[in-house]
Amino acid sequence: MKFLGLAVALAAIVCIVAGAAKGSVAVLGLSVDPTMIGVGLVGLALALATVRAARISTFLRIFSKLFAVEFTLLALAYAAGAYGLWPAALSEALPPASLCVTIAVFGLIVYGISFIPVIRQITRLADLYFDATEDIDVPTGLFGIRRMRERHFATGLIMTLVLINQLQVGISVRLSFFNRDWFNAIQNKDQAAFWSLLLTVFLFWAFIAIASNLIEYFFDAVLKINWRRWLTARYSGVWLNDGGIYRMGLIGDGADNPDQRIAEDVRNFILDTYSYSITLIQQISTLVSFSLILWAMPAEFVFPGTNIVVPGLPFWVALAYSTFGTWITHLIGRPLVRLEFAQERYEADFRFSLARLREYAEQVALLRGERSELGILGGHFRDLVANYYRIVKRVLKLNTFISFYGQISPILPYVIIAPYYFLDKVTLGQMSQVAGAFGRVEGALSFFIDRYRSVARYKANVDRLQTFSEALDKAGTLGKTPPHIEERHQSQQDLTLRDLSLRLPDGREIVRAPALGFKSGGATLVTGPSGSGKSTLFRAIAGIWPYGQGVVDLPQNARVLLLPQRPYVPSGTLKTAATYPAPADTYSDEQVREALKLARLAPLADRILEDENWGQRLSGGEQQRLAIARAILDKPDWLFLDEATSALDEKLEAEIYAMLRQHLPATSIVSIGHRSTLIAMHDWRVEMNAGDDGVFVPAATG
Ligand SMILES: Nc1ncnc2c1ncn2[C@@H]1O[C@H](COP(=O)(O)OP(=O)(O)OP(=O)(O)O)[C@@H](O)[C@H]1O
Repeated sequence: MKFLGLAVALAAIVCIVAGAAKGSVAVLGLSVDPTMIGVGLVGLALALATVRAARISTFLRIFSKLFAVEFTLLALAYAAGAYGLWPAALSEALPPASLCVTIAVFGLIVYGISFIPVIRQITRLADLYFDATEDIDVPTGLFGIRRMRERHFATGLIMTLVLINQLQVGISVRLSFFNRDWFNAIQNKDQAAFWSLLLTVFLFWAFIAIASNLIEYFFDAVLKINWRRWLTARYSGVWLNDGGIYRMGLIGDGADNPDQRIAEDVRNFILDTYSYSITLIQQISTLVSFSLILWAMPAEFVFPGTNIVVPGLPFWVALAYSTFGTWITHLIGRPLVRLEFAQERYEADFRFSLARLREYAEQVALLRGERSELGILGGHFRDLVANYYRIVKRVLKLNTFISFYGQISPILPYVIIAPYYFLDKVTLGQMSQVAGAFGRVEGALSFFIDRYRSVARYKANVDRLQTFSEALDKAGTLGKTPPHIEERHQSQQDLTLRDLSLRLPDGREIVRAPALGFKSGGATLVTGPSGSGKSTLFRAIAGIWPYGQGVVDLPQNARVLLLPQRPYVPSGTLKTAATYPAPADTYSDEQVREALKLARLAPLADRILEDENWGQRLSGGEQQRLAIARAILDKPDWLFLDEATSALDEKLEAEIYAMLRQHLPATSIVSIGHRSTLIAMHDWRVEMNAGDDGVFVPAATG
C-alpha cells in the first residue's frame, strides 16, 4: 500500500504543480488553476489514506487499492491534458476533474468507514472469504482451466465488477452529454448533427452499456455463488468436524438454528454485502457525477429578480431538494427499521414453531394436540400479520411522500431552468441534460431509501452470522485446550480412566474417576441412579464430552463404537442406514442381509435397497436392532451400549446379547442399563456411587 500511496502522492503533486503554473486565476501574483490544485489536494489526502489502508480489512482494501490506482492514472491524464500532452484525437476521453475528485473521495470514504464498528463487524465476516488461501480451478474460456488462489479470484471479480459499474456510470454521463447535444441539434434544426449523434455516439455507447450489463450480471452471479459455496463449506466443515456438531449444541445461545444460519443467513449476508458495497458505490458515483454535471453547467444563473450570479444554481437546487427528500424520508421511514426488525423475529418464531411441530409430529398426534398447536401457530401468525400491517401503514405514508417527490422531480429542473432558457441563457440541450441529471440523482436517492429500510434486517443478519462464527470458533476449541479430557492410545488391553473429572457446562463436577479400568475380552455393565452421569462418562470415553479433565487410556489402535438409546437413522436406503457412517458399498448386500438377520430383523433383510423414511417407519425397538446390525458389520474392538436395547423385551434383549457375544468374540462390551436381567449377561459390573459431595464415583463391584 506504501507504493500505491506514493504513486497517488506523485500524481497529486503533478496536479498541484501544473495547477500553479498553468492557470488563469490570479492568486498572489501567480496565475493558477484552482480546480487542478483542488484535485491535487484531494489526491494528497487520498495518498495518506492509501498508506494507512494497509491496516484496514482485506475486503475494504480491495476498494482502496482500486481507487488509488484509478486516481493515479486519471490525475496524470488530467495533468497531461493541462500540459497539452494529451493526444488531440482522444480529447473526448480526457478525464474531467470531477472524475478524479469522485474517485479520490471514494478512496477517502472507504478509509473513513473502516473505523465504524458495524462496518468492522461486516468486514470481519467478508474477510473470511477474501483471505481464503485454498486453490480453485477457474474455467477461463480461451485460456482453459486456471488454478488460482480463491482470494485472488474473489478480489479479481470484485475489482472487475466495480470497474464495470464505474464504466456504466461513465456511459450514463456520456449519454447525458449526448442528450444535451442532441437536443441542441433539435433546437437548431440541425438534421445532420441529429442523425450523426444518434448513429455514432448513441449507438456506440448504448451497445457498450448493453454488453456491460450482461457481463456484470454474469460476474455478479459467479462471485455470489462462489462466495456462498466457500462460506457454506467453511461453516458446515467446522460444524461437522470432530464432534463440533455436538459441542455446538452444548454452547447454547449463538449456536442455535445452524441450519438457518448456514442456508439462509449466509445467502442473505452475501446478497446484502454486495448491494451495500458495489451497488452502493455505483449509486454514489451516479449521485456525485450528476451533481457535478449540474455544478459545471456553463451558464450564468442569476438570482431571480436580481443581477447576482449564482454559480452552479442547478446543483444547489438538486442538493437542497435531495437533502429535503432524504430528511423527510428519514423522519417518516425511521420507525420502519424497528418494524422490519420485529417482522424478522415474528417470521423466525413462526418458522421455528412449524419446524418443532414437524419434529414432534407423532407426540402431538398421539396427544391429539393439533387444535392446541393450531392455536399456537395462529398466535404466531397473528403477531406476524399485525406487524405487517404496521409496516404497510408506515410504507403508505412513506410512499405518499415518495410519490409526490417522484412526480415533482422530473418537472422541477424544467421549472428552475425555464426562465433562463426563455432569456436564451441556456440551450434546450442544457435544460434537458439538467433534467436527466436530476432524474439520476433522484434514482440514486430512492436506492438509498430502499437500502435504509432493509438496514435493520441486514444488521440482524450480520449479528446472527457473527455470533454463529464465534460459536463455531468456541466449539472448535472447547475441550481441546488444557486442562481437558485427553485420549491416549497405550500398548495395553484394558481401557482405563485416570484422574478423570467430568463437569457440566456450568462447571459443576458430576463424575470423578481417579482410577478405573474396563477389562477387555468380556462384558461390563455400568449401573447407577438416573442422572448419575453414566451417559456423560460414555461421551467422555467416546471423546465428545468437552468439560472436565483427566486421561482416557485406550488400547493401541482400538476402534470404539458407541450406540446410544435413540439411534440416528439417515435418509436413503435401508442398506445406507445399516452401514452408517460407512458408505453403503463398504459391505455387500449379502453381508448386510446377514447382519440384519442376526439382529433379529429378518423380515427387513429383503428390503435393504428400498428408499424410505426409515427413521419414521421403523419402531423404536427395530431402530435399536438396526444399530446392533451396524455393530455386527463394524466389528469394533470396544462396543459401548448406552441403553441401546432398552426398547426390546427382556427375552429379545437376552437373545441379542448372546448373539453379540457369540458373533463378536473379540469385541469388549460395556453397557449401561437399568434392568436386573442384564446382570447375568455381563462378566463384570461398575456401579456409580454418590460421594459425600454429591459427585458420582464409578467403582468395580463383585
Ligand atoms: N448438555 C448438558 N447440559 C447440562 N446438563 C447436562 C447436559 N448433559 C447432561 N447433563 C446433566 O448431567 C447429569 C448426568 O446426565 P447423564 O445423561 O450422564 O445421566 P445418566 O446417568 O446417563 O442418566 P439416565 O440413567 O437417566 O440416562 C444429569 O443431571 C443431566 O441433566
